[in-house]
Amino acid sequence: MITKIFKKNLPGPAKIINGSTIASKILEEYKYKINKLIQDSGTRPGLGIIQIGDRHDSNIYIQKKLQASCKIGVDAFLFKYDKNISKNQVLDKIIELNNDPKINGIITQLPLEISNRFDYTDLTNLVVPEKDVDCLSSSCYNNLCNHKFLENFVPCAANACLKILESINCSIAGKRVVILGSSKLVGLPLKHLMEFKKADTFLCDKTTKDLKFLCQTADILIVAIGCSQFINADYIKPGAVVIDVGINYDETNRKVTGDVHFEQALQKASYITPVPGGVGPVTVSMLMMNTYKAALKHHRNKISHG
Ligand SMILES: Nc1nc(=O)c2c([nH]1)NC[C@@H]1CN(c3ccc(C(=O)N[C@@H](CCC(=O)O)C(=O)O)cc3)C=[N+]21
Repeated sequence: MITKIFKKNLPGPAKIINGSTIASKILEEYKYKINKLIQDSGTRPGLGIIQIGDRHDSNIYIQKKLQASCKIGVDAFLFKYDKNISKNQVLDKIIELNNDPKINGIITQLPLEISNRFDYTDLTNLVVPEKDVDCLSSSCYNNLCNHKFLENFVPCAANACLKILESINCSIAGKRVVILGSSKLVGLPLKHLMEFKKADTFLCDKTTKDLKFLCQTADILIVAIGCSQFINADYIKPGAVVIDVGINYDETNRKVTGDVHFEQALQKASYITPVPGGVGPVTVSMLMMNTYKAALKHHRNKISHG
């Protein structure tokens, strides 16, 4: 009897959100739009990717970005440097890409393998705002903090979380959103986006006091801390929407896991994103969207300036 009542209170099993399907649809949409832009302008959108070092995970993500670009008609160029490259050489490359009309978007794949030889923000800040498709420069980030979304791009991984919520018709206004991990790529921008959408937003990390209790209050729990299966059933409010942005590589059994213990969360949440096949592919599709938007803007400016 007791187990019956207990089971009644559990909403699980949760619906699994298929990020690959969401991403495929978005890529189809932009493939179509890019085709039209190519017909109108005679040029393809161009994306420059800067990589320093040879991290295994970065290699995989960059491969995904190159594949998506190829699939939808974006010309992507990878500039891969040895980890001992001088700062000035990379700065020069960014200046060159800033001035190259074939390049519409520039990203520096983080983390850079520069072991504190210099400050990576000197690189990300050099990217001109109209090509900053990752929104990593401080000027773009400041715009985001001031809710000036029209002036620049929305960071890809944070935008992917919004797209995923949209795909399940999850309203955000008035909801309690708890975001774990305050990185520049995900947590920080997402906090501002959620506040803009009138969510009751908490940004925290592993060191936050009463973290478990705070997570238990979340209608929407977004986890991006890079700590394999850190979030177990105890952290999840029954019926919550759980978005797992974490990707952790286990070198020994070569498996990829998220920051959420998937099987446990499945029994408690109403919706959950898997890893792999969740936020990752949608993030890549958002980069393609931003690159298209940059190219479209470039084309329109060219027309209006003769
Ligand atoms: N400047 C910058 N911009 C980024 O957008 C950026 C970055 N730095 N640094 C690292 C993160 C991570 N990231 C991912 C991209 C694709 C997948 C992806 O497609 N993952 C697949 C496959 C994973 C696998 O097979 O290992 C999946 O989750 O299904 C994941 C993660 C972009 N990032």
